[in-house]
Amino acid sequence: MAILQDILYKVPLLSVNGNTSIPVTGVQIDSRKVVDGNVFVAIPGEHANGSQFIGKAIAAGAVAIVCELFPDQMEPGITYLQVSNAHEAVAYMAHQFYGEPSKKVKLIGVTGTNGKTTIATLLYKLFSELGHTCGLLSTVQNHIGKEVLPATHTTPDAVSLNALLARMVEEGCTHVFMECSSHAIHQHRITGLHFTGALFSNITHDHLDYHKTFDEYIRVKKSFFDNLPSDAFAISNLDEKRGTVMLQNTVARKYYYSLKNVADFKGKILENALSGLVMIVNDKEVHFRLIGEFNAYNLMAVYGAAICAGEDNDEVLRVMSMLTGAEGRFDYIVSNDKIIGIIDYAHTPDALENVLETIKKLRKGHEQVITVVGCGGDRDKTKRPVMARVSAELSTKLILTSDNPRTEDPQQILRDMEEGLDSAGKRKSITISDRREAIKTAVALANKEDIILIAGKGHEKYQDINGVKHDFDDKAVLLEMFALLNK
Ligand SMILES: CC(=O)N[C@H]1[C@@H](OP(=O)(O)OP(=O)(O)OC[C@H]2O[C@@H](n3ccc(=O)[nH]c3=O)[C@H](O)[C@@H]2O)O[C@H](CO)[C@@H](O)[C@@H]1O[C@H](C)C(=O)N[C@@H](C)C(=O)N[C@H](CCC(=O)O)C(=O)O
Ligand SMILES: Nc1ncnc2c1ncn2[C@@H]1O[C@H](COP(=O)(O)OP(=O)(O)OP(=O)(O)O)[C@@H](O)[C@H]1O
Ligand SMILES: N[C@H](CCC[C@H](N)C(=O)O)C(=O)O
Ligand SMILES: [Mg+2]
Repeated sequence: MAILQDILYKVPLLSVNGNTSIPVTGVQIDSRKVVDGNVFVAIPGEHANGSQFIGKAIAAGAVAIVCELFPDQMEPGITYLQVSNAHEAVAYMAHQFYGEPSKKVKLIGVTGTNGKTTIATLLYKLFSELGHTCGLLSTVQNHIGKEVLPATHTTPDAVSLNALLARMVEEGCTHVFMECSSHAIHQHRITGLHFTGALFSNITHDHLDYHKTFDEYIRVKKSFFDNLPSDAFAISNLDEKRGTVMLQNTVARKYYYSLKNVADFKGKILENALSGLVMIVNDKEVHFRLIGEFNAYNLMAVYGAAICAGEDNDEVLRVMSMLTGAEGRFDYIVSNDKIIGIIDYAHTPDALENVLETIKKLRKGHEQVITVVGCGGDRDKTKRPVMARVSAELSTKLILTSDNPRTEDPQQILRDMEEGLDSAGKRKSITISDRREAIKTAVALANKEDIILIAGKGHEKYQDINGVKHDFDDKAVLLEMFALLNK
């Protein structure tokens, strides 16, 4: 329970119609969730405008309405507030309603095209091992201390996000690690939160369906750093083309990590094998269980954040050396016939290139690399041909298959991918839209010590076809196919 005008603190109001001294029992952006005494914020969305549901919200018990345009007819006894940006308004209101939870923990946000889940999860595991009670908000799942909750988004909407942060505070969390997706930054899901630290991994091709241009995508990611407070730290990747631009206008303390240049957090790879990475980190030799150069970058980001958050250098490296990555990220299994199967969430051209380059370095001789990959429907179409081209270039054999077609025709997605193949690429590839059959075929084509990469869905336990989530787990299917080999 809170008083409406108290949670409006920070919200620029264009006009007010009604009483703002009333008690409110909650903030909602979805009319279907409204209960007695709530304030309903009408958000202009991609498919609908929340304003269409004001009547429904009032019928369900809303006592106040926040909107960008007043409706033609206003109900007596209801308070109407006009704002210029409803996304921003709900973020500030939710943060106040839940008692400014971000100010009661050390909140560290991670942004970038690839690596967010890996970095945030490693931070959660590291700080938990170091003895802190921690929260995690990630694509794979959310954690409140040891409790695990399912995640629906990489970064939840502002109301769910602040409610989760408040629960973390209640449960005694002192540190919270969260992924900040570009959608979330753009839609103000994280507006108003007080960040102790912010990390940047990299920016490459993705989400151009939403952001339209790469420059706009960069601008959105950069705005996360631009809005940090001066008492926060901001850590970026010096080896990444946009690494310094990201921090150009931030007032936070700036730090960089690098594997190639002189930097605050300097790493060097000595060995990169299936057994893990051996690295020099700020003059100390450390063995890590994660694989690949891209993970060396993720580890440096984690190390930098731990040091900036005040943890002890030697303890941090000791614990980090024992950590495993996030579920479905370079997760490998070996069959009895010594075929290596790798499940990975690579769903961008850059991620595929990194994973396949890593695999190339792990090959001892002329083992085949058989890649199974698809692209999601209702998402950036321009990455499809590029993902197919990169996969063909770096694999011996390529099987194009379905990912989550969502509302699109799977055959059309596959045709979009095939567009990216030149004649050499076409010769080494086949298209099998049924993902299970595709994995079965990859196993049938593999010989001893060959490597199979199943990319794009990582931890996901479903396949979204026409809005219906069918059970599907890449790792389970691969294990099943491996088991059949022994019969
Ligand atoms: C493109 C996008 O980000 N869409 C998000 C957006 O939906 P939308 O704009 O389509 O909303 P809408 O359906 O038009 O509805 C507008 C408003 O009316 C409300 N409404 C709607 C129906 C009703 O009966 N009553 C009602 O009040 C809705 O709650 C909403 O507030 O707002 C919704 C509520 O917060 C989100 O659930 C939804 O995420 C959709 C499901 C989604 O797929 N988002 C993806 C693209 C996304 O956000 N991904 C990033 C990760 C990307 C990455 O890291 O790779 C993420 O952070 O998860
Ligand atoms: N630092 C990195 N640079 C490039 N590729 C990476 C990096 N870290 C991980 N990857 C690749 O990207 C995939 C996704 O990694 P991860 O889930 O950590 O990223 P994410 O940013 O959380 O993705 P999403 O935007 O879907 O939430 C991994 O499976 C791996 O293939
Ligand atoms: N968070 C990413 C995940 C994509 C994973 C892939 N399996 C797909 O469905 O496209 C996105 O929303 O673009
Ligand atoms: Mg993620």
